Amino acid sequence: MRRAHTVEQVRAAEQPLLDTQPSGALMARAATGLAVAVVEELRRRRGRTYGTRVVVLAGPGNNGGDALHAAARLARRGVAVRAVALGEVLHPEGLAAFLTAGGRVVGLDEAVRFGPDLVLDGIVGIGGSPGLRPDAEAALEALADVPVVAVDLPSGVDVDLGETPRSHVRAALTVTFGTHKVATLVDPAARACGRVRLVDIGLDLPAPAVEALEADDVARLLPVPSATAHKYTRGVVGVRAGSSTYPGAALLCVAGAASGIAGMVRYVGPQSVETQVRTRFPEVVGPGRVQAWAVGSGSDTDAVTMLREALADDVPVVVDADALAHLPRRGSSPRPGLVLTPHAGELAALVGEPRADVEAAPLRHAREVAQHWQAVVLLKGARTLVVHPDGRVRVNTTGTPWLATAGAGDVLTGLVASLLASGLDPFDAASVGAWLHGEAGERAAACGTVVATTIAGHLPGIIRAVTARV
Ligand SMILES: NC(=O)C1=CN([C@@H]2O[C@H](COP(=O)(O)OP(=O)(O)OC[C@H]3O[C@@H](n4cnc5c(N)ncnc54)[C@H](O)[C@@H]3O)[C@@H](O)[C@H]2O)[C@@H](O)CC1
Ligand SMILES: [K+]
Repeated sequence: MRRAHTVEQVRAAEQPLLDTQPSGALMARAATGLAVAVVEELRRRRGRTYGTRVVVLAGPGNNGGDALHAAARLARRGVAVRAVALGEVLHPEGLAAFLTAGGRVVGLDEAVRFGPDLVLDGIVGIGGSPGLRPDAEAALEALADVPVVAVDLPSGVDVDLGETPRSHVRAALTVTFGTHKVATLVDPAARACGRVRLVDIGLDLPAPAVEALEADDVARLLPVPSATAHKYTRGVVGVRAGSSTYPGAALLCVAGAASGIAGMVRYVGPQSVETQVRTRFPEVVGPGRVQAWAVGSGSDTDAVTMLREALADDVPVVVDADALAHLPRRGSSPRPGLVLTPHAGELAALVGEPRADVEAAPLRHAREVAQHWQAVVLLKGARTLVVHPDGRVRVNTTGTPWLATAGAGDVLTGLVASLLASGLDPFDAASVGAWLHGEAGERAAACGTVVATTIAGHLPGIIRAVTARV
């Protein structure tokens, strides 16, 4: 599991170490890890360390201190280092170490003429407020062609919300200390991080604000049939999706539901669509009891009836696409077991705001919807979010831009419903479903361009590979 903590949590975890360890010990760990990462980055880009050039953009706080200490270590390995001071003062011990190692503080013009191979962004870290000051903006603009390694975080992002409301650094690599921050996992800030590398500095941390499942977590959570299993104990998943206008959505939703997780799939929908479903999936049966419903993908005007009928059963329901518009009104008595699977546009319609506002602040908006409907919200995107009304958040880091293809969401809806039917709770079902779907998308993309059918086609192999890990 990758875990991200808030600024307050990081500061609380740092305090006992700062109180008990020799002064500067924690920063030394951070700076050492940062220097190692920069050496690797220089080798990756230039094939060597000796004779390369690094410019530090140094802010006034400890983030600048980390960068200056790391630059001192780099100087001792033959890297030529310069620093541009952004702020009235620089971290005193960091500056002293930097100067002793042969570093020089220079003006911006000289830093540009120096021709750096890399820029170290030590402007601000967890102490920073969103946005950059004009001197930092000017420095970044002047060095715009040089790849940036962000120290702890790309300066200027909103650390705890993962938003980028104002100017900020765009890094090729972010070296973050102690734990991930919300901004290193959650979009749009995560997009500003480039690759992210975590340096352990020995923090003892509480439950995270945001977590990201990894393969071993999914392997632990995925239900596998017991020796005495039969089709009903494995769970029956029902699909009420598609319409005569969009029969393909039903096929794709059923394809996600029929990936082999649940013991049986039922389809309920228009006769003409049902015939197509049964022809394509002979194992699918008709109406009857289910342990979870997938509702709404491509349902068009049938969505309202499909949702009403699904909600009448006392089982978890995944509400997608056209059905989202027919959710019981905000504030009415919450119904347990709901998983909502909107994309940004559909979530924007739920909260009555422009899509761009949701895309700029996805975590905030997903939390709002989870709260209002007391439902697990799976907000689809490059970094899909899964938000529980109790405040827990997971972000999905599998997937590829090739997943942005028509029908991919229909497959996901069926898959999440099958995980619910097999016994996972809504939070786990949504986050495991997103992970598997992303992995299947990556595997599909490795074989060629991706359409929704090929994503569904790769699910059984991914599920097999994951379950083989335990
Ligand atoms: N406390 C410690 O010993 C450790 C701290 N660490 C580093 O310390 C950082 C946090 O250091 P600080 O608490 O000193 O805070 P920062 O260095 O992140 O920034 C605080 C300083 O920046 C100014 N500032 C705030 N927003 C700004 C903006 N938008 N533009 C320009 N200046 C701005 C503030 O006035 C303040 O002087 C972490 O991100 C990490 O890099 C690590 O070295 C681990 C150990
Ligand atoms: K930074």
